[in-house]
Amino acid sequence: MLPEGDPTRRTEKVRSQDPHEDPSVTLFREYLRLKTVQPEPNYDAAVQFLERIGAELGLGCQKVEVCPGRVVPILSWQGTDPHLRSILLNSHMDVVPVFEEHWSHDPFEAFKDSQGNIYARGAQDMKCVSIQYIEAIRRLKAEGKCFPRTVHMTFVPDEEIGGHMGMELFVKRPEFQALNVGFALDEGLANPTDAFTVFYGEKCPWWIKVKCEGSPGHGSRFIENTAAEKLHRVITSFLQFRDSEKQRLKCDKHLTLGDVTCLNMTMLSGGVSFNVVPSELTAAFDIRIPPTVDLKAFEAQLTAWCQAAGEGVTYEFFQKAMDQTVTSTEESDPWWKAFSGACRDMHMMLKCEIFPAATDSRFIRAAGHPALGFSPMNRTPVLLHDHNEYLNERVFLQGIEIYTRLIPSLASVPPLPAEC
Ligand SMILES: CSCC[C@H](NC(C)=O)C(=O)O
Ligand SMILES: [Zn+2]
Ligand SMILES: [Zn+2]
Repeated sequence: MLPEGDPTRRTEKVRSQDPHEDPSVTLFREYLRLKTVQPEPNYDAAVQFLERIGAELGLGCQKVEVCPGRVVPILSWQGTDPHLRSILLNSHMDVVPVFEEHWSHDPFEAFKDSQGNIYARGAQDMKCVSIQYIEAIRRLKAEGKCFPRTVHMTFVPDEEIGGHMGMELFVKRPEFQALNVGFALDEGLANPTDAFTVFYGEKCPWWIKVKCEGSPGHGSRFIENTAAEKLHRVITSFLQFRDSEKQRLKCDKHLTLGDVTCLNMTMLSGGVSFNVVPSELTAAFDIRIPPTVDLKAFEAQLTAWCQAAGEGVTYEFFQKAMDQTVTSTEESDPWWKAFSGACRDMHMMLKCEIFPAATDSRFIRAAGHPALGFSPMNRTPVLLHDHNEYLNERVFLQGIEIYTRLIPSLASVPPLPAEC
């Protein structure tokens, strides 16, 4: 029996499942079976699991309750120069709900087929990354390695519902300040080609409801100035803009979804009866704006479209991200140099993009820390939030190898001028 704290020691429960399976894969499948599924995630199970691993690896372990029932476990590997800024490896514990009838296997069984594809909710988004961080650190520790900078792994709740009771609160806590973060990694997306996608920024999500007020009356008459006529104008302006952005993306092969403004009408409401012309109708829009767009000018455009639709057309924000910080991908940047240099040494092809949706990286960047979104899954279809989400075990294991090179490189970035 190996002693407690020895990084090669694994619990009996994990080891006994399949003697032919790589133990890292077995651990991944164990984590996938924990039902941290929204809207009622079993975070206790995940926190216990992560604490157990922290103890196995001899890592420092703390828990920060950011609000009732929302705990962030932090596993820390102290560097040889703990005064230097640290490396933050972040992942979220929760996963999105499933439509079980559309799955070929139970999404919480982590079934592995004959080709090594592991089917489970969270296989790509993003329990793979959590275990890859852990297993890379396990291997580095087992080899007796240590690095100047401290490495922290944080496992946050509620990313899938916007992070408002997770990372958004956590970055404001003194415990987060005490981590003294220099650089962070968080989630990215799979890439179906040989390349790996790296996200250096995100679009700003704007969620707005446009309310159109108009004259009511009997449904059999030509009422003047109706809410529906105004809503029609609003929808036409918004969707014409949508179409132009869609065309711009289609016509320029250098552009990705992260480079254009995406807009969708996602909800419609109003009306009480077939024969009553309503005095109010509402449309909700999900708008995602790239960091290169002037937000003030864009809002002025929205206002103009609403004004042009007629009297009594107003809008209200339900989400309005304003931080357009991007992380440097210049060779002169020490963090990017360390990240891209390690990737180059592994002959990895990188594609740098703007993330088309919103992740917890936006809170990390807004708090002033450089962050890259990176989930090391190439030759893999993008299946996050989809039915039959899976990850191949060889791709999963390759991701551990990648982190075993990335972590040393990042945790060995020489002291920056501000740190001397
Ligand atoms: C704006 S809070 C919601 C966050 C969610 N994130 C993802 C990755 O789907 C989204 O972009 O809709
Ligand atoms: Zn995610
Ligand atoms: Zn997600």
